[in-house]
Amino acid sequence: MQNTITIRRPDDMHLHLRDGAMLAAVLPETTRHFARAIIMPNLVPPVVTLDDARAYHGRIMAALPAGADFQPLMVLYLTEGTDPVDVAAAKASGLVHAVKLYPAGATTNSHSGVRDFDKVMPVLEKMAEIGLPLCVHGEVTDPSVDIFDREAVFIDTVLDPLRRRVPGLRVVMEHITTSEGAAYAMAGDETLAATITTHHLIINRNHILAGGIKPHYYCLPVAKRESHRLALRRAATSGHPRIFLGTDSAPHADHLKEHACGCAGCFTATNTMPLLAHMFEEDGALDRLEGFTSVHGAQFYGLPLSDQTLTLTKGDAAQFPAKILSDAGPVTVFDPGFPVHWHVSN
Ligand SMILES: NC(=O)N[C@@H](CC(=O)O)C(=O)O
Ligand SMILES: [Zn+2]
Ligand SMILES: [Zn+2]
Repeated sequence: MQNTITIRRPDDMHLHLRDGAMLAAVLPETTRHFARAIIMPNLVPPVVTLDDARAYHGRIMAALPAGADFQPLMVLYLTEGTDPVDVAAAKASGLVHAVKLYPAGATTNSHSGVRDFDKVMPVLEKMAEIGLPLCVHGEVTDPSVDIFDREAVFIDTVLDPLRRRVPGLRVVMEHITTSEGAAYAMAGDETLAATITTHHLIINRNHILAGGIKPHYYCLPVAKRESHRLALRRAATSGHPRIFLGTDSAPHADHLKEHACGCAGCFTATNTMPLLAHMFEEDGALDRLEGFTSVHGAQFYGLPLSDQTLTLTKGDAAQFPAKILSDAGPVTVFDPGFPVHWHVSN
């Protein structure tokens, strides 16, 4: 039995750091283990322009814990007013690594997102030309479509037509949650990739709804039935070169989660790496953990692989903090519901 594993320092290719007091509280949870992260731009107001991204990058760097070696990979939030010239300048700056598509109304702080794709065609064409990836929150917002079907319907009615309309556009399907999402991503060519979160590899919809409603398991896209979780596990552990980790660690203060209209998001930055080691071991795929967390994402984004390492060791059951405290309120750390014996040892 293998009790220790050393991998290249991982990258989190989908992370919400927020701003202000929340940023200060959650940033160390990521920098402790991760070399880099793709930083989601859904602040209020959103990170739309290169200037916005520069300013947010500055606030993240100013909030870094002493001695942390961490590179935030900035992302622009696509609006119907986004200027292709600014997007090209953003890519040339070296600071911005992607543009994020939120269908308007699909998720937290997505009201400035896209309603009419015709309006963003010039930006998408420019991105295809310069090789800047589009990160996609892939759910339709049509209220008549069942929430559990919104990802699969998005792939058929929005994503696939969009990729045909803009050939060469590099796309990351963010936080896939279905067997349809996994199958579409894995069958794609070198312009298509997908991220998978830690929590979607662990929970299905029963965890949210059976035996009492569990607001800390509610996120978007919402977890689906067990067969989908198993398809995600197979995709994550498959070694496919364009399937990689994006935790979608999304902190909300507890009073906003434990609420009559609770916010969507699971906070997994603290324990993601031990949880992934647990799952990859369970699936007999520990040798593929490094690809998923530290290689495939960097390669898709054209980044050098980290030359630092992270070592995980198996021992006594790990004690994760139940909550991270912030001046914006406590944030509950994702509870996998089973004991985890892997620890990050350096
Ligand atoms: N995933 C979530 O449930 N929430 C994210 C937004 C997102 O990634 O869709 C957030 O910003 O809170
Ligand atoms: Zn999303
Ligand atoms: Zn997200």
